[in-house]
Amino acid sequence: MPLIGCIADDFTGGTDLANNLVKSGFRTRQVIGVPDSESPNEAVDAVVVALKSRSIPAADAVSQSLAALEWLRRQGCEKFYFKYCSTFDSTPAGNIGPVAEALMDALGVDGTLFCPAFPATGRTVYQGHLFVGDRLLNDSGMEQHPLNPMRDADLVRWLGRQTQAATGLVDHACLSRGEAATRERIDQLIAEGRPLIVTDTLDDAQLTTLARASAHLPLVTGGSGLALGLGALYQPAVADPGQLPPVQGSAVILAGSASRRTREQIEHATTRLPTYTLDPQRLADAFDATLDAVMAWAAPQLGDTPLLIHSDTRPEAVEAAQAQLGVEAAGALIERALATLAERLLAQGVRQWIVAGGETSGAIVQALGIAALRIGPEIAPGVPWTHATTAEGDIHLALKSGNFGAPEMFTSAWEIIR
Ligand SMILES: Nc1ncnc2c1ncn2[C@@H]1O[C@H](COP(=O)(O)OP(=O)(O)O)[C@@H](O)[C@H]1O
Ligand SMILES: O=C(O)[C@@H](O)C(=O)COP(=O)(O)O
Repeated sequence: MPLIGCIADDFTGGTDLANNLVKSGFRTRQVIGVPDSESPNEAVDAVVVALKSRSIPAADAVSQSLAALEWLRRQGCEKFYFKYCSTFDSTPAGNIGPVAEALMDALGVDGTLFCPAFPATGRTVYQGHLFVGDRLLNDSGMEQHPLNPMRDADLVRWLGRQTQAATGLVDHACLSRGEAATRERIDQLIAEGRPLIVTDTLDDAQLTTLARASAHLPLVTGGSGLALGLGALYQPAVADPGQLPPVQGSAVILAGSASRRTREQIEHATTRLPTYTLDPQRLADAFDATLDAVMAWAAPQLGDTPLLIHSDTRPEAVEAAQAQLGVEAAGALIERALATLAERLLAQGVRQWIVAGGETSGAIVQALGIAALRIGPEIAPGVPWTHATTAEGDIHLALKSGNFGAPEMFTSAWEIIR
């Protein structure tokens, strides 16, 4: 079995992928950013390098991803997996297409798959169109995403706008004919000069078909779902996430995600947990004073009952902040606010964390100075509890992708680690 090297374009995506790899039996190590040194000598089957490269300029995403690839090759990886969002978060400028093409060039491969599907969370692909539950992607709430509004569910067309090379599709009818027919179709598309192959997927069985049919490709790309198929392909020795080492300390939820599901989770938690809503306008006018006010509110309440601190992500609030500050600056301001609060809360003894949103998680994990994550028990498909070490001590941390988890997750997740 080859050692699998994975590059995730955000940190929630990294834990999502690591979680599915562990579920599939792979002993998995997740590192944050490209490490300065080589991996410790421990027996693993898969390594995930989590980057924050989803919403940065395409050229930077390419160079970070190539650096991750080189590091993974030095660790002995032979099969590679580029992980992006199951809702294909990107813009016409990238970064999914440019990064995939650069990885293909660096590996000298002539074709790869694009498989964002994750049926357990309702992400399926039919005739190249991405669905979230029963809605097309462009009608799922993702069309209002603050950084990468997804306004086209046709992935063949969307990916085609990001890349030089031609795109193709392995459709549902082909997949239903099984592994050999699917492999033949993949090879035929590559031979025809259509190396960027979007795949339909309706269920987990088709993820297995895809994993088997693409076993000969050194590089695959997708959401985390395909990792479930890789388990059936390689049948690794069983990895048991087991219980994480216990950690004592107070609990906080930090949410910068503007996703529809996170808004539902906030709504559910607001009536049950002490809650603070960050106003982007106030942050723009008086950043330090606003954070001081949040800390003055939080400090006396820290304890076993989690506190919820979240950005105001009602569509009208996002629109107003972006109109005042610009799209990138508004996002960066809120990320900086939550990251600074995380540092201050860590110093006050917070040791149990849920963070919602991929970009938000990137900012917070970097602020907490975390180098690696150990994957623990699953809260919901795509969301594991993890264990990490910071300069202040060990913590439990769940990085929650925007649209993952049940509406009551912010109040129910804690039972799993306590
Ligand atoms: N009110 C707001 N106005 C503008 N941007 C916001 C607002 N609230 C949050 N954001 C930004 O939106 C982005 C959300 O992305 P992310 O954290 O990946 O979560 P998700 O993808 O689930 O929405 C972050 O950059 C965050 O700082
Ligand atoms: O694949 C997924 O959906 C997630 O792993 C993911 O990347 C989600 O990103 P955010 O919604 O930005 O948290």
